[in-house]
Amino acid sequence: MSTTAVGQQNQQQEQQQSQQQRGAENGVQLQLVQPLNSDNNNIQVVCRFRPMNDMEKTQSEKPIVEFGENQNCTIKTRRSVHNFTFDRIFNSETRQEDIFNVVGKPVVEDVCKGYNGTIFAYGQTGSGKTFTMMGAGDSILGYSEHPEFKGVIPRSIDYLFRYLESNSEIKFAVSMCFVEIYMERIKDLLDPSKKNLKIEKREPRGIIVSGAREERVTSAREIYQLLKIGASNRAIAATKMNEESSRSHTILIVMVSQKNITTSETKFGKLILVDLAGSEKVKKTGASGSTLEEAKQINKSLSALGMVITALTDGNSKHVPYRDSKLTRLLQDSLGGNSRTTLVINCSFSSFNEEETLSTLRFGERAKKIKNKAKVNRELTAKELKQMLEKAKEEVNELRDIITGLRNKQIEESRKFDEELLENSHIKQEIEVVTKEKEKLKEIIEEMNEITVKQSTKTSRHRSISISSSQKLFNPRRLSMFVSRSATLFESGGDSPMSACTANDTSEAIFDQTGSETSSIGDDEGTDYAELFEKMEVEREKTESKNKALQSQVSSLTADNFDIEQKNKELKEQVRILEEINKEMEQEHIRMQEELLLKQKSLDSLEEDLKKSKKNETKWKKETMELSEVFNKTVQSKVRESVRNQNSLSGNNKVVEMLTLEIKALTSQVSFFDVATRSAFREKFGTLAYSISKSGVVKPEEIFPINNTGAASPNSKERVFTINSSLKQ
Ligand SMILES: Nc1ncnc2c1ncn2[C@@H]1O[C@H](COP(=O)(O)OP(=O)(O)OP(=O)(O)O)[C@@H](O)[C@H]1O
Repeated sequence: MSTTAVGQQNQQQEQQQSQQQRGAENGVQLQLVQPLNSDNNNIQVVCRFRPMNDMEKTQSEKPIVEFGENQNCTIKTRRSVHNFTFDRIFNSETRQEDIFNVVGKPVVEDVCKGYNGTIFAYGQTGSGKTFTMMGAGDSILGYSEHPEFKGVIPRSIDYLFRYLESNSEIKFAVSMCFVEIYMERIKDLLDPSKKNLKIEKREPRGIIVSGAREERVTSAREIYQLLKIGASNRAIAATKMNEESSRSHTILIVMVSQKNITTSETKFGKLILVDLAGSEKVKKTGASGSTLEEAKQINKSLSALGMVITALTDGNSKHVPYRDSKLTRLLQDSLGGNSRTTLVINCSFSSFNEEETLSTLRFGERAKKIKNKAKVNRELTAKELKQMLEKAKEEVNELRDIITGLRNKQIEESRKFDEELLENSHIKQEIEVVTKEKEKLKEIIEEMNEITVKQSTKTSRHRSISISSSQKLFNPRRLSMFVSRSATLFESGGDSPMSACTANDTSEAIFDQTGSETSSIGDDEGTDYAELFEKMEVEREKTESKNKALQSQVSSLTADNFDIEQKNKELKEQVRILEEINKEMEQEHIRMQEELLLKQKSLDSLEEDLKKSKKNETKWKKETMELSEVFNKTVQSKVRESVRNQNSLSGNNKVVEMLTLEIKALTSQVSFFDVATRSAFREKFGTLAYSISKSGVVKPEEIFPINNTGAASPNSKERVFTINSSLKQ
């Protein structure tokens, strides 16, 4: 912003007026000046075109913008045509006042209702951001004082105080911080020794500049004085494009705390007003040396702003890179957070800047899609806190019951589990016993099998032998031979028919063999092997089926065990989570109790104050009454005196004037009283004023300019009557 003298301002005013005229001549209509819809949670984007500057005019540059009817415009560059629509589009003739009415007013009103509000201006260097935000003013002041050229910031400040003061129901406190982001460092413009401040999130205020000087202010004028101090600490440089280019992002933060005296509701609103540094093409601006370095840093933070907007609007990004620059971190609440935000994009009208204008308009188009989540920053009342505490207590109790239930369930389950384990161990023992029995049986079976195999071999051999022997023996011819030989041998003194047979015939040997084998079988006579074998088979099958049943029992028990263990684990986890929740709730409970205690304390102290003021009130009332008694007597005696002197009251201007002066003096004495006492006082003396007014010399309003006197009330009328009659006496 140039160091303007009033002369320059007048020149600009003239320029603006002639442009307005030309605009009208060209048929360019002023855009609607309806305030923006503040209930909309989308970021509101308005676009403002500045008139062509001297350089653009001397280079015979042409306008590239055509305005449509529905807040849209067409940009016709040398190569292409582009259409854009915004919430509002302002042409170069739009007045500063209209911009404020559309942009500033609704945001300021929102802040007074307890919302956070942000207005920030974006655009290429020299496009009119400072003109829009601060106005065309004195760079020594930092803002414009000229009524015509005042920007959004001074107008918002004026309006804020007007708005707050108009509401007698609220008590408010306003404070402000004024910082700039220069070369990625936050500098306190109210205390330039603080050059690298940090950004923090601290509830209920949200994002704040930690350590920045915060000044309490009670009027717009005080803010202006601080802005003046801040302006003298700002970083500004001349570039080819702008005589006084802002080389930093300037941020004014105004905080408004308010309390409704009727409802005790406490609210907090934060107004952030940002004049961004301009994006620039270093070639065009002719930046070099430190200005070039500044330009790089400016472009870097603006591209971080662009990245944040992309992340917020492309629908794919999970992460929004707010922390990539100081600017985006500071504007975190304003972009996609708890804020009602309006972006003003400033553009040039001329073909000289067509690329930059297109890029600015595209930036605005993307920002339009950002959705914020604005809410009223309200502090809870003691009553609400109490209710919340009660609710939290109930929840804690419910959770406690659940935990106790779960614990009991867990105890029950683990008892069951132990029982089952015990049962399992019995079964295991049984299984062991059965397994041992099985082993034994196996051994027996094997032994028996061996014997059976042996026996069956023998049996089969014996059978074959006996079959062949019997075949031999029972052959009638051989049998008769055998019998006769035996008899002969026996008769000749032989040993036996058997030996005779052995000696003479192979059949004897066979017979012997058969006989001995038969006798060896005869040793085991009485044993029924088949039966034994069958029994064993039955026994084995029984054991096997018992075994199988046991095994299936074991496997089902093992599965059950697993389930129980699993269940037990889950239960333990549930109990752990619930215990954690319980802990958190208990902590919350403690925190709320502490908060409640604090509230209670402040309520107690308020009550104490109230008691004191009531005491004082009674005292004052008494004093007032006494005073009024004395006063009444004096006045009455004076009036009587004048009546006695047979002067008509209406004719005695001097007496009335004197009385009036006395009443005024008394009224001013009681001006520090509270409302009730004052009105009691007025009612009392209003009567008198009424009677004086009857004289036609002085009107009651002149005596009691704030009130209509008590004359209108029946009470007062009665008293007037009394006084009048007492005067007549
Ligand atoms: N709408 C407008 N009507 C008349 N003059 C304007 C308008 N907008 C800007 N100007 C003038 O244009 C010049 C540059 O404007 P300004 O300093 O506001 O730009 P800027 O965007 O803040 O630039 P930078 O980013 O370099 O700080 C100033 O002299 C200003 O008075």
